[in-house]
Amino acid sequence: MKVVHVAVAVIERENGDICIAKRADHQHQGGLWEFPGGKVEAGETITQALQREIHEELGIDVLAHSPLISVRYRYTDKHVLLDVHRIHQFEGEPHGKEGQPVVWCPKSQLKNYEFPAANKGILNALILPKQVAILDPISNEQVEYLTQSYAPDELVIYVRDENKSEFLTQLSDLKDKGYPVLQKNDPLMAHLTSAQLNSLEDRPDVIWLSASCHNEAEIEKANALEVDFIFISPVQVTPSHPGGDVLGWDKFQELAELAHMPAYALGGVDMQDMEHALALGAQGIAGIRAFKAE
Ligand SMILES: Nc1nc2c([nH]c(=O)n2[C@@H]2O[C@H](COP(=O)(O)OP(=O)(O)OP(=O)(O)O)[C@@H](O)[C@H]2O)c(=O)[nH]1
Ligand SMILES: [Mg+2]
Repeated sequence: MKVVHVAVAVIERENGDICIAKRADHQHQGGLWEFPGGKVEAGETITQALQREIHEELGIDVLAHSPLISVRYRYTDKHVLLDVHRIHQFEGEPHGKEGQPVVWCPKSQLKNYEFPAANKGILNALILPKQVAILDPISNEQVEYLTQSYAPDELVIYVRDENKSEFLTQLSDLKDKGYPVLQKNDPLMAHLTSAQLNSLEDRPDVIWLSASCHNEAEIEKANALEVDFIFISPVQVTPSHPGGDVLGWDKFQELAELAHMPAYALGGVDMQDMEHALALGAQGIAGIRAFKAE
């Protein structure tokens, strides 16, 4: 089936509210809410498509945008590539130029609206931070460094260290302060190793589920289980595995696009790679060394 390339705009106003519109009943996925946008025409750049569609649908001018997430999604009747961009700057007041209802919605309320299935990853991309610090091993020094360097909404803390029992007080402290703490087999926010991911038939019953992926097959599996976010690794050579096979950034981008959910770049990446990773559609970067005090 031909893939329909779609330019999608997440328009954010100063107070953080997001602009959503209701799709007309006769349209594909009709009656559901959407982020405004439409098909990229032949010969158009993504910027041109965003500007044209948003002007046609909402009557506003897009002035600045940056990539949020790309999602390839196969509906039974249509294959789409949603190229989703955050609009930081625009001129005019959005209104439904095609008669469609348009509302400003606080981020925390988006979950109360019904969107097409492909949008789940977009909603998670809007909530998740750019940084995932992997604690392996966990130490008091690193926990202190992280809490001093990042606010609770800027960081997911993934405790990969299996010998964490002496740190349980520090971990519950972190949670009390509002930091999301990801652990293997946690009832709220659980992580799956790729081996666990491969062996599962159904999604475990947790609020947030993440997984480690290294190839297409694992990403398809994460899509099938509706995992909320993934780590794609190894992107680059790491000092601990200098001779190993790595994906490289091109392959990372291809895999991230195949993933329905936000993807963090992991393995041989540090904070200096952030801009590059974001430009390729990454949610951000995950790492051990990148989140340690020098
Ligand atoms: N604009 C938009 N399209 C989405 C979203 N989610 C999603 O799956 N899609 C799918 O992307 C495809 C293209 O979007 P569209 O119907 O807005 O395209 P368009 O503005 O050119 O519309 P038209 O063909 O009705 O003139 C549709 O199949 C739609 O179901 C979303 O959040 N926003
Ligand atoms: Mg449209």
